[in-house]
Amino acid sequence: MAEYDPIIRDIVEYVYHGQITEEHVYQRARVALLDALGCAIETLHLSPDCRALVGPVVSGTVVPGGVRVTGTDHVVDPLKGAFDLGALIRYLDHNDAYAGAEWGHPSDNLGAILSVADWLSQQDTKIPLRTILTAQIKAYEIQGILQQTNAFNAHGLDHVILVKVASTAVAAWLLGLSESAALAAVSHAWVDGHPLRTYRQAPNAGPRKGWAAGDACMRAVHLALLTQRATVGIRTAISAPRWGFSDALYAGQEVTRAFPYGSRVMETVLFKLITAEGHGISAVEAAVQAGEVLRQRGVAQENIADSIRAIRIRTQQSAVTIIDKTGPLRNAADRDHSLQYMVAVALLKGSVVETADYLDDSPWATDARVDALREKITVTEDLGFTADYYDPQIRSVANAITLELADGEVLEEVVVEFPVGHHKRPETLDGVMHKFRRNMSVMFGSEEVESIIQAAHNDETPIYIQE
Ligand SMILES: C[C@H](C(=O)O)[C@@](O)(CC(=O)O)C(=O)O
Repeated sequence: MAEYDPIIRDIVEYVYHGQITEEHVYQRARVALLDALGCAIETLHLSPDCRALVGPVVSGTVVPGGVRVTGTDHVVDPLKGAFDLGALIRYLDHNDAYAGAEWGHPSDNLGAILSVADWLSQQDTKIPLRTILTAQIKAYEIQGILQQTNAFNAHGLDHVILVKVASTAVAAWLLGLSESAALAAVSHAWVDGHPLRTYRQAPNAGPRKGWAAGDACMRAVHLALLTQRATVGIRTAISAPRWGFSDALYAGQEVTRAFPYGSRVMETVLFKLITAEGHGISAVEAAVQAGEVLRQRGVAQENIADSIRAIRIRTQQSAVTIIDKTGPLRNAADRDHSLQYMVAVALLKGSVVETADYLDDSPWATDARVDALREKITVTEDLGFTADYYDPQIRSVANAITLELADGEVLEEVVVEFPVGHHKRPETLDGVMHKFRRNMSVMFGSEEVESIIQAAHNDETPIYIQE
């Protein structure tokens, strides 16, 4: 019988036999887990749209021993749990991100991991935190390593394909599937159609980009559970001539892997300390610095917009593809994928753009000065920025801003190569903990928050704590 495609085999081999030995990787995973939970609470607090999506499909459904949806009273089945947790973590685009030929949010996988772990823990298998962190590190790694070299976006496919693949593999492991069943489950993830990323791009950018990860997590758990019961795998799911993933959806290209699986992704994941599409965070920082220069020159904050004739942004290719956007912005997801919007708001506020600033009811969403400033912005790709962005040793996500003033004077360019939240910025991990405390404070008292942090530092913490 034919062997499974190597990409499928390698994933399962890593999930079932890969050893993560370095404690600092687990330490970063704890921080990443807390960050994702804080993002879920932030979403519950700020987004009625996402709140409306969570909970049982049929209201009133009772699932004995079901998955508790963080921050709510909902108890749902493991599929809906994966959807709900994935959507809550991801909805406002504030969870960690990773770049490469493809982009994505590794913590999207936590929807599947936490749902399965919580469900199992309430049956007869107690899942300790260490196991969850291991699954998390591995899901990050599979997604990120495959992102490095495979541009699914170039074929219109959304990057949640990798959430589905990675989450299927770790869900299978958590569920105790045999390796051969896990191979089958992962093969099914590859033949699973795959959503179009049109929901992230103009003119269709919209809320689906917030729940697409939840959808992928749900499907991953479903595929793992189906395989556990009875499903046989598809050995050449990727490579089968004409009908496999490569020929059918990837223009005949091979799916590649440039590095062995280890823990590289957890070690270098970008934490979003500023709510902004990842390729624009350094532009927000540069805009704040440029605004500061204007204020130092005596321009009052309320006159900033009038004092500027033109704004020139140099950026990397991915930012041009994803967030260089003119024209009307129709919803929060449309705004948080607009480089011009985030820079204009940062200049007008005199501080970084925040999650609430993108929402429909934010005053910025309808402020005519934002649109006026957006029109003054030109965005161009800088080939050097693009090269450094793709270089796995550098991994910068640079932006540079030059202001031309109303009187024609051109100010010195402000360049930010490594955005706050980048692993090369020393303040990153403290910043994430600050963000976590702030996000959690909308629902929990400080003692409770501190006890959650403590629990996240104890490998034996059971995921299910009986109140
Ligand atoms: C990874 C991205 C981010 O930093 O938010 C991304 O914007 C990429 C994309 O549009 O594909 C996202 O929404 O997931």
